[in-house]
Amino acid sequence: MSTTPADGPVLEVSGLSKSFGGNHAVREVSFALGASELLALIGPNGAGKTTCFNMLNGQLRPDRGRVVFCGRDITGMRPREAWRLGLGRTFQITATFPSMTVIENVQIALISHERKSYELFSAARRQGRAEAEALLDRVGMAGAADRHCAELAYGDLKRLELAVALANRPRLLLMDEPTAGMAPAARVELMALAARIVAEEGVSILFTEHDMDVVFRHAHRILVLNRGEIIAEGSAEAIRADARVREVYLGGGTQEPGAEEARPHA
Ligand SMILES: Nc1ncnc2c1ncn2[C@@H]1O[C@H](COP(=O)(O)OP(=O)(O)OP(=O)(O)O)[C@@H](O)[C@H]1O
Repeated sequence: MSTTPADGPVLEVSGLSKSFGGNHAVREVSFALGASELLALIGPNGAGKTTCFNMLNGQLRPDRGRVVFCGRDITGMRPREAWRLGLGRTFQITATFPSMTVIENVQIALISHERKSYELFSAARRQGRAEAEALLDRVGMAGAADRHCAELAYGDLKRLELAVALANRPRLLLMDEPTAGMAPAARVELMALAARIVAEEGVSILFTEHDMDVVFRHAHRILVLNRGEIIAEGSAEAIRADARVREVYLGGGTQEPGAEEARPHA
């Protein structure tokens, strides 16, 4: 795990802005994320969540603004370099090697973290086994170590993906709609696991999510984006009660976000 200056925020974002032609996808977004914090970034379709994530991990260069990670300015740094510093990301579509076993996927990630060559994989296979097993145990997948990824249920693939991301000893993990495509019970389970990892391993997580039950149940704090701007920030209670948030989600209705009708996505 990379080091953070004592007591400093893990992530500090200031004035982040991005336009596509005349479309202001993200405008003057500023926020900070502390150590061991589980922060949700929510907002309706097209609010700018993905654009924001893409600027945080270097996939997109901001027009303006700064991204400081563990005290270091990483604005415009390439994703691979940010990843090396401990800023990991998981995507909506799982990215594992289907022809390999569960444990081989984690071993590959460990080898990559240690900057060993893939050609050394067969030699490293034995060496990294114990560490990979420990990571699989962490995500409740120890019993599936030697199964092929192609055989796994979707929820198990998401757990494996988390183990792969943790192999890089991230300080911060960006999770892009981690529970998309999962059944409601599996969603809650996956985010409960993420919350445990945050609490027990000091990893911070910033996630986007359309399922308000998941957000309200697990996020320590919530940021609400609308049309590229942060319109509210606070606890689940504060966000539920926020008039602007209700207006955005419900067009001025009185129902709070989190009710079935409030979900911007089906
Ligand atoms: N590469 C791009 N080129 C042009 N416009 C883009 C591009 N990426 C995003 N946009 C636009 O920027 C705005 C923000 O999009 P973004 O994907 O960041 O929103 P989002 O909150 O992630 O939405 P969703 O919840 O649907 O994934 C939208 O109006 C979108 O059409």
